[in-house]
Amino acid sequence: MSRPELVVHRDGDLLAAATAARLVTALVDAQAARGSASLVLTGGRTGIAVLEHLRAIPARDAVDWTRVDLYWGDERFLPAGHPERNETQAREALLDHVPVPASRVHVMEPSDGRFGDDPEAAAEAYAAVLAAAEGDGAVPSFDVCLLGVGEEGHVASIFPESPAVAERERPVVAVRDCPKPPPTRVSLTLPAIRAAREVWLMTTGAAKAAAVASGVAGEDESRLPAAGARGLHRTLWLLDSAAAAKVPDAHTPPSA
Ligand SMILES: O=C(O)[C@H](O)[C@@H](O)[C@H](O)[C@H](O)COP(=O)(O)O
Repeated sequence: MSRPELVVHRDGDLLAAATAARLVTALVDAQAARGSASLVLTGGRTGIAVLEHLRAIPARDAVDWTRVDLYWGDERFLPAGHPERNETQAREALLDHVPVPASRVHVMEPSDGRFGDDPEAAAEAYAAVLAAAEGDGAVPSFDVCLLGVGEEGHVASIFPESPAVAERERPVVAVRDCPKPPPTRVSLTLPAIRAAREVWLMTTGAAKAAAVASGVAGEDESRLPAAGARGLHRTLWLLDSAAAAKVPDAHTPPSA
């Protein structure tokens, strides 16, 4: 597994713009190397801001969107089309604006979907989607897994000291009683995230600085799940200066 690397941008807007540009390159490179690319999306303000920037830049057309598979790191277990679903927000920010085929958009089931109000069944179904995509393994080697980071160090819907953070076998679990609303969610687990070639943790603001410093320093993942989110080849912490403020020796750009 890779060691954390830090990239610090002056502010949140630049971070989102630079990460969108980085994503274009990563997807184009993956398509050149393997024919198609796979990307795990995240919910949260930073993750959605990156998709909005991606929609706005001409370089987005360098990606062959017909050969991108999209997955989610977690989903808020709500009815289809609910404005708080990560899927709904990602569609509005980017997916409705690029020619990605519906068959390559691998959503987690909503709470009024095939399994009704049963997040465990939705989690199992998503594990089956991942297994089918991989062929012989349980989880695809995603090219990039995007993750936001919570103030207490959660990633996806893996919260500190929760059953999800302790999960070692299943790639996808239902999460109940989440401290961040809505309380019921479906989430990839750390072993599934660690199947990604590259994991990009993206966050901004002083409220995240303590979690970032502990995550980069390699805190115990049960106390700080972000510390356990590592890519096979690369683990990137993409930050603004405020979020990086407590990391010793971070190379922070001068303010404007
Ligand atoms: O669905 C969600 O809420 C998430 O996927 C969650 O893990 C999010 O990424 C973080 O809480 C950071 O969110 P912000 O970027 O809004 O701080």
